[in-house]
Parts: sequence; structure tokens; C-alpha cells
Amino acid sequence: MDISSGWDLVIIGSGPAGEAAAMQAAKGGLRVAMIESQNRVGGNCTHWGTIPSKALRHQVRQVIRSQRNPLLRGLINPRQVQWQDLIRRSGEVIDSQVQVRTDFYIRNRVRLFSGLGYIQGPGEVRVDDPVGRQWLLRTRNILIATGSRPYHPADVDFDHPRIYDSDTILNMAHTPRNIIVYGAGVIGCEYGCMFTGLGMRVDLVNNRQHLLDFLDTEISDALSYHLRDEGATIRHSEEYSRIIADDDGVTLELRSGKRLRADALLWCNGRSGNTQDLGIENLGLEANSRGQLSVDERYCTAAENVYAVGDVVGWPSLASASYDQGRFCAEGIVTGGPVKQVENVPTGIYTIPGISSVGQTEQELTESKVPYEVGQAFFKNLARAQITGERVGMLKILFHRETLAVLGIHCFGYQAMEIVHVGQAVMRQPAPNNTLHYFVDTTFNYPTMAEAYRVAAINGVNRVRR
Ligand SMILES: Cc1cc2nc3c(=O)[nH]c(=O)nc-3n(C[C@H](O)[C@H](O)[C@H](O)COP(=O)(O)OP(=O)(O)OC[C@H]3O[C@@H](n4cnc5c(N)ncnc54)[C@H](O)[C@@H]3O)c2cc1C
Ligand SMILES: NC(=O)c1ccc[n+]([C@@H]2O[C@H](COP(=O)([O-])OP(=O)(O)OC[C@H]3O[C@@H](n4cnc5c(N)ncnc54)[C@H](O)[C@@H]3O)[C@@H](O)[C@H]2O)c1
Repeated sequence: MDISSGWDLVIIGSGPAGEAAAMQAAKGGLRVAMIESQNRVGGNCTHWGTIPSKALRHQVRQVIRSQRNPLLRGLINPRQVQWQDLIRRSGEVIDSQVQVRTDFYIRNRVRLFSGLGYIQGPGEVRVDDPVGRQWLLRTRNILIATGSRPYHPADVDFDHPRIYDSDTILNMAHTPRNIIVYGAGVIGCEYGCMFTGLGMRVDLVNNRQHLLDFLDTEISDALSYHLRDEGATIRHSEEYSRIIADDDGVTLELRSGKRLRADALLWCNGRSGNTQDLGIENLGLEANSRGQLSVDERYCTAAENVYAVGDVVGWPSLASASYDQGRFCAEGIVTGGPVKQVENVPTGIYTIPGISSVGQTEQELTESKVPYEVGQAFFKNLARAQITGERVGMLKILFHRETLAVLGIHCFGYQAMEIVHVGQAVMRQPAPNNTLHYFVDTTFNYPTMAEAYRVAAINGVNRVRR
């Protein structure tokens, strides 16, 4: 075994959390090593999660848009589009991402170790590489950024070629005509929309009473309506009792007594933190039942100089937040000063159409008895939406009736994930700069989707004047 000493920080996992921490620490003058078990950097985010799913969605949206365009409609039949052709394009995006990210490590002189990281004890991490070599890295600090993987209950046969999770769906070699999506969380809703966009018959099975119940109810209802309109059947408050797969398809038996049959099943019901086989017990650490670690406000675990960031610490489990957690944690290690917290994280859900929100929902404001009002803009009335043919959607601004401070932004429709940032920037201003008047008094480009802010703000101001 080769011994490599003198490291300031050894990071396990090169997803957004680990990468951001590595770059921040290296720029702060620390000697940093990164251990990654996959043969390329980027994490599950780049290879199995965010990047491939968003690249796929983009392809599906192109197909959907072609059907709306009279000039292109006859050229593409969504039902003839092959899943593997769409996946190929995602592969190109992944390659570009890996290239850019590998370069970050080279430029910032972060040493990459390819292999499985295992914590042997305080300040000692072993790397087992794929060809049987071993290194022992001695370090002042360890950062666990090992991410998460799809949760697999023991009674579902994930080795069967017709049962997929969000990783293996990227290798699906056939294009089903109908599919069961089990789990209507973010992943289930995003994939459900892609499948309906390709003309598949989709059964979306939800364990809860509403779709994405953390969203503003009006937005969640709009998504349900739209998914049904596109041909999905949504079944709420259902749990599986058995999943039986054969050569031709999958039968899902529900506890309610229903039986659903389809060509394939996509399981997307939760994720587990990657803490197994990592040696955390050698530090006296224990993960919770979902494989996640607890950390304090410095992202430090219960073991001294051992930190954790990203999906492995649970909420919010987003690439967006993971980058910031990694950066802030590394900054804290470098300076020893106070550590910034990741707060007010926007949601960006890439359903078709997309959903994005930041701040409080109507339900939350009502519960806490805040006197609020609503300003709305419907996309069907905006010039930009009419030009692009993307008429479905709305922007909703929630604001305080008396101070006019913006309390929440909720958007459903074309460009929702971009549009939300305009409102977020205003909302983050301290009083009195956080005000609805900003949108009334500021000239925006025209015709744009951002114009929705002016329309919604004027609508809101008119309501409080009534
Ligand atoms: C289908 C899907 C779509 C998503 N879409 C979005 C989205 O649109 N927007 C968004 O913000 N988030 C999205 N997410 C969530 C996002 O991908 C995660 O929050 C993010 O990847 C977490 O980053 P991370 O750095 O914690 O870990 P990961 O990206 O999970 O990377 C962890 C890395 O650690 C490595 N590793 C694990 N154990 C070891 C070990 N012992 N030794 C060495 N290496 C190890 C793994 O190989 C992996 O490369 C999506 C997730 C999924 C599954
Ligand atoms: N656009 C985006 O931001 C985006 C897109 C896709 C995925 N994601 C991330 O991916 C994850 C979504 O996962 P999902 O849609 O599969 O489900 P989910 O997190 O919504 O969970 C679905 C159900 O599974 C249960 N569950 C979750 N983890 C479990 C575990 N380890 N053991 C047992 N039960 C568990 C939950 O209680 C819930 O009832 C979230 O962390 C989300 O942040 C984000």
C-alpha cells in the first residue's frame, strides 16, 4: 500500500458538493485530494441524475414543440421516437460536462484518486482502485460528499429487465408503449411528463394525497390537470403490495386491490444516502435509516474534523444546494470563521411545463395568519407566450397587504425555472427594497416572459386598492 501524507482535506465523492468544496479549498490554499469511485468526475448528478434527465427533457420538449408547429407536425411522430436515440444526445452533454469538470481539477491542482474511498480511522482514508492498488491518504480533514442512490426495497426485483429505477432507465433498450411510474415525487413527475410527451400511456402512482404537496396548492393542481390532459392516469394514496415482472411486462398489485399492467415500470420512490461500506463506524458515526448523516451548522459530523455535504446529509438534496453547501463548508475549513447557511432554496421542477417557486406558499401564509394578497399573470395573455406558442402557465406573486413586501413567487409554465430568479432577487432585498413596487416601476424588455412580473404586480396592486 502506498502512503500519501500531508493532505489538508480529503474529499470522497466528486458530485456538485464535493467538487465545489474541492475548488473552494484549493483556492484557499489547502492541499486537497479527491477520491471518486466512478471512472469519471461529476458525480451521480452528471452521470445518472440532473444532467441526463434534463438533457432528455430538452429532447422530449423538442418533439412536443414540433407537434405544435404546423410546419414540422407531419415530420415527427412522437410514438416513433426511440428512447435510446434520446439517451444518445444526453451522452453528448455528459461528455462535455465531464471535460469541463475534469479541467477544474487540473487547473486548481486538486489530485484525483480513482477508486473506492474507505475511512480507516481519524485522519486516514484508504483508496482501493479498480486494478487492485491501494493508497492510504493521511489528512487533517475529511469531507464526505458521497451523494445518494435510488432506494431499493428488498421485495422489488431491480435486476429484472422491465423494472427500472432513475439510474437504469437511462439504459432502457426498448421504447415502451405504456409504463407505470411508481412514486410521484419530483423524479416521478418529471419522468411521467417525458413519457406522456412521447405518447406513452402513463400510470402515475402516488403514495400521498396530492402531487408534490410541498408546492402551492394551485400550482400542484395545475400540474395534475396538465398531466391528465396529456394522457396520464394519476392514482393517489396508493401503495404497492406486489410487483410481478415477466418477459412481456410488469403487473403492479396495489393494496387497494387494483391491478395495473404495463410494458415497464419505473420505480422512483425515494433515495438513500451513500454511507454503506464507507467506514463511518471507524469514526464512531452512525447514519439514519435512510443512510444520511447529521451535521452541525459548520457541516461537521459528530466526529472532529469530519464534514459532510450534499445528498448524504438529506434535505434539500438538490444539485443547486449541494454546490453551495460544498463551497460554504470548505470556506469554513479554510478560514475557521462563521459558515454561511444554505437557505431560501428555490424549487425548480422540470416537469413539462416546468414549476418553480421560492418563499412561502398560500397555505403557509394562511396558517401563520399573515395578511397577504396575490398578484397573478396568465401566460396565455403575454405576447412572448403567444409568439412561442407556450400559453400554458401562470406567475403568482404573494405579498404582504400592508408593506407590499414579496413573500412568495410561484410559477408554472414555460421558462418558470428562469423566471423565478427575478422575483427571488427582489425578495432577498432587506426592507424597504423588497417591494412589489419594483415590478411596477421598472421597465422590463418586451416581449419577454419576465413581463409577467409587471402584469402580476399591477394585478396585485389593484387588488389592495379595491
Ligand atoms: C433523476 C434525478 C434528477 C435530478 N434533477 C435535479 C435537478 O433538476 N436540479 C437539482 O438541483 N437537483 C436534481 N437532482 C438531485 C441532484 O442530482 C443531487 O442533489 C446531487 O447530485 C447531489 O450531489 P452530491 O454532490 O451530494 O452527490 P452525487 O451527485 O450523488 O455524487 C456523489 C459521488 O460520490 C461518489 N462516491 C460515493 N461513494 C463513494 C466512495 N466510497 N468512494 C468514492 N466515491 C464515492 C459517487 O460515485 C458519486 O460520483 C436530481 C436527482 C435525480 C436522481
Ligand atoms: N428538479 C429537481 O429539483 C429534482 C429532480 C429530480 C430529483 N430531485 C431530487 O431527487 C429526490 C426525489 O426522489 P423521489 O422523487 O424518488 O422521491 P421523494 O424524495 O419524493 O420520496 C418519495 C417517497 O419515498 C419515501 N422515501 C424516500 N427515501 C426513502 C428511503 N431511503 N427509504 C424509504 N422510503 C423512502 C418518501 O418518504 C416518500 O414517501 C429528491 O431528493 C429531490 O430533491 C430533484
